[in-house]
Amino acid sequence: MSEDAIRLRSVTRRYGSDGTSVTALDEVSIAFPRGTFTAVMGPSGSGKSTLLQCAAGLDRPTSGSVTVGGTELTGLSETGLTLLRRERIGFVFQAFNLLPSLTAEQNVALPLRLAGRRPRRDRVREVLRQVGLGDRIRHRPAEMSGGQQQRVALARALITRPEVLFCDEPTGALDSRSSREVLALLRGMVEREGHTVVMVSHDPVAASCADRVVFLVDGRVHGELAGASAEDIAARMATLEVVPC
Ligand SMILES: Nc1ncnc2c1ncn2[C@@H]1O[C@H](COP(=O)(O)OP(=O)(O)OP(=O)(O)O)[C@@H](O)[C@H]1O
Repeated sequence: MSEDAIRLRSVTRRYGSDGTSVTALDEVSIAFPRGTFTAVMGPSGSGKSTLLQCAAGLDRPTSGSVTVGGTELTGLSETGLTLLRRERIGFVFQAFNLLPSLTAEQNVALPLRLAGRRPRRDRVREVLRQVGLGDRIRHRPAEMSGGQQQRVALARALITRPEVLFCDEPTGALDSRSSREVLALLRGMVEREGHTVVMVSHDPVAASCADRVVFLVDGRVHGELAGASAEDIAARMATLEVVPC
């Protein structure tokens, strides 16, 4: 089995036609090794979300190659991509995207139901316990705080035992205490369970929970930091966000 959970080789993603074309990713090559936590940072419009979408099989690169655990995505049909996303990849977004009429337990079981699998109640409860919500299984989203809802979303992403968990601004809608709780859970999943996490964030404190931070500028990788403090990350970001006069 490949040591890299995800590998991008010379990935370019262009939007629009010739006259108005935007190059969101420009020949990006990067690997996300198994069992590691990577944060992706960069100025607004630098291509972070596009990178995440291409790596997760939500979007197709204009050219280049993306492999998930050795499976080449560019050759997959739409159905093949849908199955791969459903069975091998987990997603957590800034908006929790829970179904309001379902309980925590039902929301977490949903990906298995959509895949035609019968959810085992003890497994659903185990994952909810892992995110600290063992006592909230029958609560609906409106009866939970933002941090609790995001933890339900995390449990929902983990129920299929994905090879990689992609998080796009997972703490963007949370207060600092709830953010810390969600980040501690992500960190714990990497350390204790060997999960692979790739997280886009604007927040240097969130990024400092990762093993390494990859910086993007104008669709290209612009260096990385390993084991950096929030202060170091903020200082690097400040140099990238300087707008020429
Ligand atoms: N569907 C699209 N059509 C056209 N251009 C797009 C599309 N999606 C993204 N872009 C452009 O591609 C570039 C990269 O966008 P992307 O959303 O990946 O950046 P980002 O770093 O995630 O930005 P932000 O931090 O503001 O969310 C931007 O110039 C953006 O305007």
